[in-house]
Amino acid sequence: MQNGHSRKTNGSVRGSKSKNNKPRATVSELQARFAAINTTTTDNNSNDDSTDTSDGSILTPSTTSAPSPNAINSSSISSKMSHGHARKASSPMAPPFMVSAPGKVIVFGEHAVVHGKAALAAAISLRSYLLVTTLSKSHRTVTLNFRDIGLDHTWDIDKLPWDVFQHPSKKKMYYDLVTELDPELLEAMQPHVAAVSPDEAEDLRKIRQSSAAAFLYLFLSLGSPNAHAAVYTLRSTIPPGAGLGSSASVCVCISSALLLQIRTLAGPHPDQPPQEAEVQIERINRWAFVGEMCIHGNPSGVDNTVSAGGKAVLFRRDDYSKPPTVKSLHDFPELPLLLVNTNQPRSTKTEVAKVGRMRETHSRVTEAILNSIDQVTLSANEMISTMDFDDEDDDSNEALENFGALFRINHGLLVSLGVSHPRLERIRELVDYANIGWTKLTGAGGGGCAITLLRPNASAPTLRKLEQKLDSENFQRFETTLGGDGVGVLYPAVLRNGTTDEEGGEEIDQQKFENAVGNDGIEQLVGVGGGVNKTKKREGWKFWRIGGR
Ligand SMILES: Nc1ncnc2c1ncn2[C@@H]1O[C@H](COP(=O)(O)OP(=O)(O)OP(=O)(O)O)[C@@H](O)[C@H]1O
Ligand SMILES: C[C@@](O)(CCO)CC(=O)[O-]
Repeated sequence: MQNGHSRKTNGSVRGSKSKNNKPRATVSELQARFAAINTTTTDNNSNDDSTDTSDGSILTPSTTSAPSPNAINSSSISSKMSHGHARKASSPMAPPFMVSAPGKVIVFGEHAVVHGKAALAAAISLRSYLLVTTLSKSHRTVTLNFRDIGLDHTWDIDKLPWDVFQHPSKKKMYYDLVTELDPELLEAMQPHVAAVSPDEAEDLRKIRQSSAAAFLYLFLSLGSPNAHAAVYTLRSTIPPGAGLGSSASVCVCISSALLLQIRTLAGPHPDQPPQEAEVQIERINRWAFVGEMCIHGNPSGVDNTVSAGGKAVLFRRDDYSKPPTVKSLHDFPELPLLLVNTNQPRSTKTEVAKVGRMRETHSRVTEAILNSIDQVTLSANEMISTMDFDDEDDDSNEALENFGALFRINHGLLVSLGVSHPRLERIRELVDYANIGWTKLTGAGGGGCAITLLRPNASAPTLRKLEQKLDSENFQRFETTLGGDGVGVLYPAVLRNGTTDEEGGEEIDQQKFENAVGNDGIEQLVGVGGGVNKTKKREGWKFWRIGGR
């Protein structure tokens, strides 16, 4: 591990000083820089146009009517050039910026979705946050500082296998659809991945190395040898390896940060045409899927799709060489859900491989189970589009009973696939005894989380008793809301917190971000809205929104 680099940056935002004499960003100044992000880039068949900027800035000349500092710079450059005194104008260093992406719950269809069936999934309010700090030109390093998994590793940019990744037969464009990992690229990357935590116990080493591999594959595919030195600091409020799409949200963060750095994303901004926003989400999603392949082996892509686009979707991928079919579910109901973590670690890769093996040994039986799960998902989708879940009359209670039965059936089918766990069965047993709702595992199973759809008439004392029981048996309960925003950007990493333009805002530096305590600390510092009852949007964050929602 090379940790001797200085994490000091000259990319800090300028502005007024706060009471404690810390620099404060003047928001108009920063937003002028941000205007440049809101630029539609052209598919010019190169990823390199941006990575050789002299300053590490992700700014591009703005095509919006508002003049940006870069627009001014470029005109002054051309006037100097015309006088024969060509001298590169020094533009400001990219300020630290942050991206964030949500986790997800699969409401119906996990595992079956890997084999071409439908799945219904929704974003949750737990999220990952990635702070990108560009280092000055004198540095030639890229550092991953992924706090939750204790990953702190630095690579020398000039020693990475660019020659292999940049070879014309291998080079990928930022808009390409990559549906499988290239073994030669993996091989070239391998020694650099193996250098991550080589002396740790195998479990932890695997966790760190798979995240590092996801980052490196994307960094080498999207970047260039001229890439700017930077530190990528990640923190997440999603428990890792618990079925809540932690890996996908990390991959969406990495993909969006790198695509922003090479200036290939337009927006997000409030007036962005929905179709344009969709293209940006799709670009992020495609590369996040590549990252997921590095972590999972054989992902369906549902997790990264929900994490990138947010809200809720009906998803199917029957041909892996093509993009999946994704239908946004605009009217996804606010279901009363209880989300419980078994605290039983497991790996999605292992669970997916288990079902793959069963499909080989008991092909007809397994196919029948997967088809039944498909039918459950499609029935649920039909019910969602026709039912009024908010109507409290008896009919809708009956409808909810029918909907709840689909949870029970889906769980039973997953048990048959061999992906439950005694701890998951214990949650189901406790909920069934309390007669309080319908439970299924969510995500890959083998441990991880269960979701319970609560009966509307479940009494508060019964619910409290159940919660106590779960707590006493070391289960972890989560409060979350479904159907929130997908990937978002805070550029620069300054929160306004109600301050005026002149007062500037609160700059989120690496130290503050690292030191935030627990999920509450992270959400208070940078949260895009937080969990239940914290729906107020934080100023500064912007999201690409499908359908302009
Ligand atoms: N906070 C995090 N920081 C860095 N890497 C993470 C983080 N959370 C997850 N990962 C990466 O993702 C891997 C866990 O992915 P896995 O798919 O097994 O779980 P999951 O995504 O939480 O579950 P599911 O795919 O069932 O929703 C870890 O081994 C690690 O490589
Ligand atoms: C088990 C699985 O279906 C869901 C993991 O969240 C795997 C996948 O879709 O990639």
